[in-house]
Amino acid sequence: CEYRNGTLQPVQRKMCEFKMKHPKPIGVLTTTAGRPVELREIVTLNSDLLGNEYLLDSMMHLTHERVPERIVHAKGTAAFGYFQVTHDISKYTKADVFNGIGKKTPLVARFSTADQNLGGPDVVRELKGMAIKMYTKEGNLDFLCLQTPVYLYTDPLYFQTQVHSFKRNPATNVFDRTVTWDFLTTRPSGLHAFLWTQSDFGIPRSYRNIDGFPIQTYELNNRKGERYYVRFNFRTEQGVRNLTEVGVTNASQDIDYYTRDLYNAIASKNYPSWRLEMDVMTSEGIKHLDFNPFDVTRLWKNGTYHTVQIGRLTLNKNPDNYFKIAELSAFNPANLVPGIPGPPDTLFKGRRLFYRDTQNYRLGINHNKIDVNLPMYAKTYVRDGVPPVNENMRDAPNYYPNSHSGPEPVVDESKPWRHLVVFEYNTVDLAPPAYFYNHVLSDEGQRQRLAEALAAQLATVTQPVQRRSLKMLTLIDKDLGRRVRHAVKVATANNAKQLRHASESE
Ligand code: HEM
Repeated sequence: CEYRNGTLQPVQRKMCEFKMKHPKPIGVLTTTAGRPVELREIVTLNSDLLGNEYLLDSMMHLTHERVPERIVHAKGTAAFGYFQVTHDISKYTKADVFNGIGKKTPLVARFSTADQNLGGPDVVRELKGMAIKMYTKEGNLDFLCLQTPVYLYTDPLYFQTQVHSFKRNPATNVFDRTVTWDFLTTRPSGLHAFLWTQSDFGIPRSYRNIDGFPIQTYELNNRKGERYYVRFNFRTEQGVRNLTEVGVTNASQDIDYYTRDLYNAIASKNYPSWRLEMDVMTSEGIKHLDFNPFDVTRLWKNGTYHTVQIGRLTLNKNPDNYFKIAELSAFNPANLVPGIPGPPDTLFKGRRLFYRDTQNYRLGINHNKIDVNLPMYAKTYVRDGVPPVNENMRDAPNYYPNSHSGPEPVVDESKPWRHLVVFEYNTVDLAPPAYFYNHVLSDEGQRQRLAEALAAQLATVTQPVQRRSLKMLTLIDKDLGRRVRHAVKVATANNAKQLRHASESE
């Protein structure tokens, strides 16, 4: 194999590596039922096709190779690693995974773009996902993070509309920004998160260079039954870095830019890592705020919380099979552990329902029995269904309660008996996006690039939607409105010039 000359990236060496590990063929070729394949079966010309078991077996498997792609976050890549506790947070949560300095927990992570289909390009200005599944002693703990610390709306019903309006137009199968902006301006709570994605933060240098935010406010319980409310943040130790204009042009030549980067980094032992911290409020503290701390469309105000370090996440192993790990993984924010009952708001209640539902459709009712999703320990009364069923609990009782030694529930006396009920509202506050524009974006270059990115979209939408969008951006901030209005004029003139060129050259 030739790669030793140093010209191939790790991601390009896989076939050589296999050959080096196995200089001779790894065994006899068989059908899926295990029968050896005879040499004459590998050619079908001038033969009895239907009598060729190898042809039927391999072709009929190919035509069934795909499971449905994810409705969102379809294009992604995965890696294994571990989480290690660095600080004692037993004051806040009794969760075993976060207690005991030095404790290591294995995990799988999946990074994704949000709106692209399977096989779509990595370098697109949009949300990026960073989903983490920790295999803890108390069950799987999944964190589904985005690179933005805010989300688009608080009502789970809007998810259906948002997904449709951000993805392809059903008539043309082309992304249609009239639809996106029509939704954004009629449900403007989404504008804050949208500004994040249309700014430099929307095109990171790599998946290694993003922070990961589960965004939602989680309840935590300690051993005394006390409640705390926290926002978790995975902070990249590679630094938050975004692509410059030249970087974008170069990177977008490679459809798998982020996927390749992550694979190459891990294969070269340049292991990426993230610090996990949490912003904390007490159950008393949240009563005295002048904003809703469960509202995912806004950041917590400075001075209302304190930040606590938890540990460090490191990714140190590439999967040896993409489909088995990245495609078959099922991350669900409802996968929580004792001591982390999770977010109490309506958005989370919706998420509890719909991840499970889509994964039942995508992977089947036994998706938690697929290797990558298998918890360290599970004993249940559920049985059967579309495979895998694994041991299917063998001869254990399949009904509960029973007097025949089936698994029993635990008693947790420290579980709080009080529940917080979050009353929510539909009003929209434009102060958070204004704060983003004026304070999170730290220089004029960033503000101008945001304006140009928004204008590139708005130059392609219908006039009424464009007018409403410019009005809304001006309401957020006059300077933002002015800049985008000007950039739309420039972009529209450029688009018209290009159209003229195209028709002249026909
Ligand atoms: C704070 C808000 C949210 C965050 C941080 C978030 C994050 C994510 C991430 C990272 C993924 C990709 C998971 C993977 O790699 O497999 C994902 C997928 C998905 N999300 Fe969300 N999401 C949010 C809100 C919602 C809401 C409100 C809904 C619906 C009510 C929803 C439904 C879905 C669905 C259906 C998938 C596809 C899951 C699959 O096919 O396995 N998400 N989300």
